[in-house]
Amino acid sequence: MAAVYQALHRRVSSLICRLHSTYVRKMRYLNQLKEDDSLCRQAQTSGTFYLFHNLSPFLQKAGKKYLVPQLSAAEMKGILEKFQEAEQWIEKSVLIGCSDEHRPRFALDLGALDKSVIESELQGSFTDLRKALFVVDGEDSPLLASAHSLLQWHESHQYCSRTGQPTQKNPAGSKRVCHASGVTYYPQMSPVVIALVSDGSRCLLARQPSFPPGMFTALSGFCDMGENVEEAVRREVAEEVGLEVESLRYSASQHWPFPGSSLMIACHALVGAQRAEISVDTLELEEARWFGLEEIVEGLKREPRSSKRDDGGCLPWFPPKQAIAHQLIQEWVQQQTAQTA
Ligand SMILES: NC(=O)C1=CN([C@@H]2O[C@H](COP(=O)(O)OP(=O)(O)OC[C@H]3O[C@@H](n4cnc5c(N)ncnc54)[C@H](OP(=O)(O)O)[C@@H]3O)[C@@H](O)[C@H]2O)C=CC1
Ligand SMILES: [Mg+2]
Repeated sequence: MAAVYQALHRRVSSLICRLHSTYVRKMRYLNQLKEDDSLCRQAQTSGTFYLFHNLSPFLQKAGKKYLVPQLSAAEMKGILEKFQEAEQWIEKSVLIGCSDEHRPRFALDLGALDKSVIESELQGSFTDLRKALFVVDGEDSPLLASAHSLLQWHESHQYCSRTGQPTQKNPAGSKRVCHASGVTYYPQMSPVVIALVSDGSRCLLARQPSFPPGMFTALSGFCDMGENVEEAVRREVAEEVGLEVESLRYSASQHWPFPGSSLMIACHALVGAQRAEISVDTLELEEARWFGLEEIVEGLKREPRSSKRDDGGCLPWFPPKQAIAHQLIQEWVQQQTAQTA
């Protein structure tokens, strides 16, 4: 009776599964890979691999474009055989997604191997993530960012903070376990709020001393323990520019790989036009000021290269489209344009 029931259950599950969308089937498959170690090990033999070297992704130049190559398991083996211990290296990979056809994608950091050998073999170069994110195709940059963050998390969680003993990653890299204490560690992100403050007709942008010359962006800050998004925005705006937020509206969110792994939560914040006098926290910011619509529209057209003035200074320019700050600024422009039309 039990066997009949199980067979029926399997048949119903497979029928339901066939009815699911490509997306649902893909997410269920990825979840299975995280939970089932032997399935994941098997997937490593048919998957594709993105390479990193000390957290810098491997890119190939094709004309003016930069491609992020995916190596097959066989190609990986070919490269790793040059260094021996091929099997051991594949085990260090982390699962970062899969194609619609369920071909798993892994990322692997070969930081301990000679970089120049891999670069000449594969005809490309390991490129700093900050540069890579802005030169690759739109759909590749979030993938590189999440792979980088996951690899970085594994690198910095090699030991259990309770026992000091080494931790072991599961094949998918979705967690690490200390077998001495039984503690399981999961990859973490830090929530960060980013707010484009407006007084109704102007928006406020700021720069930190470490920014490239001329770059201004929206105010941002890490959430404190126990804070919600509204509280974090109100506090950061008060701390950094001395203004009180009257209302805020959520816009979107984005994973951001700097400095570790952050979840950027982007909002539009409104302050009263009568109480819009800025007092800048100079420990955190080099400058913060109001921008009118025209100046923002001009700044959006400018690139870092075209921002240099004859006197050596820089005209303002804003983060590129891959950064959520850019989206906030674009939305503000649209809203202002619609209001003034
Ligand atoms: N994608 C985008 O469009 C944008 C992204 N960002 C990102 O937002 C992040 C936060 O912005 P920022 O204004 O600098 O933040 P904050 O205003 O919170 O100031 C940064 C300081 O906060 C301290 N801090 C508190 N918690 C953390 C934590 N979990 N990790 C690291 N530092 C922490 C550090 O101080 P100390 O070093 O003294 O300990 C750090 O220097 C930045 O990493 C930046 O890359 C910012 C703007 C645009
Ligand atoms: Mg800040």
